[in-house]
Amino acid sequence: MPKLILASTSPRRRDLLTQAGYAFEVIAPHDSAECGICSRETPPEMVARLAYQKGLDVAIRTQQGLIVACDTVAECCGHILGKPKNRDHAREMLQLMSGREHRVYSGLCVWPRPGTEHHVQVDVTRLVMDPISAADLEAYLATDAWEGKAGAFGYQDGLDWVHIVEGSESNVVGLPLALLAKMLADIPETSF
Ligand SMILES: Cc1cn([C@H]2C[C@H](O)[C@@H](COP(=O)(O)OP(=O)(O)OP(=O)(O)O)O2)c(=O)[nH]c1=O
Repeated sequence: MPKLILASTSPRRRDLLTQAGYAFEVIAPHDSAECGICSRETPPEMVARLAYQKGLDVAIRTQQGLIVACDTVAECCGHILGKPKNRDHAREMLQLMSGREHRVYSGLCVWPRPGTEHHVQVDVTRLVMDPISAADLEAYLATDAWEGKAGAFGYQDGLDWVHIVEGSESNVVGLPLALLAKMLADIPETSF
């Protein structure tokens, strides 16, 4: 059975994979793997490309194993919301999503090495955010819990103002587990 390798620096992805019962090791992709902006790309196209780039970055350094790489963004009113650069940026994102529906997309790349064939799929979850008062918004920003999270919120942090309308929770938190299980099952030489 090939060894599972999580190509990620994300503590959320590590936690989700552990909770799902997988044994794995972690190899971090270089920061440069998460780069490139194309204004014509849709959110699913973007997360698929970035997941592939992260998978490739680790695949070229890995002789054996089954690499899993992922990228997550939120989208609201046509704006792609990645990880906020600072508190002001986080405020802007949350103000945009306040009182509106948004979507979270994760691209997942599964790459059995030493092969060159890889598989990329995208999951989407629809969410709605209650209108957030200025006081609640500032209180949340002060916690710094938004740092390093696409869309500037952590669904896993037990927020009572963001709700899933349709789709997977693990996809929101950064690793779509049902999609991962399906993709692994579709790879004939693996039996996870
Ligand atoms: C929407 C949302 C995202 N997130 C996180 C998951 C990801 O870590 C992050 C999205 O950023 P990504 O760029 O997908 O991932 P990353 O840079 O954190 O890690 P790596 O590229 O090394 O794998 O946002 C949450 O933790 N909770 C949420 O509710």
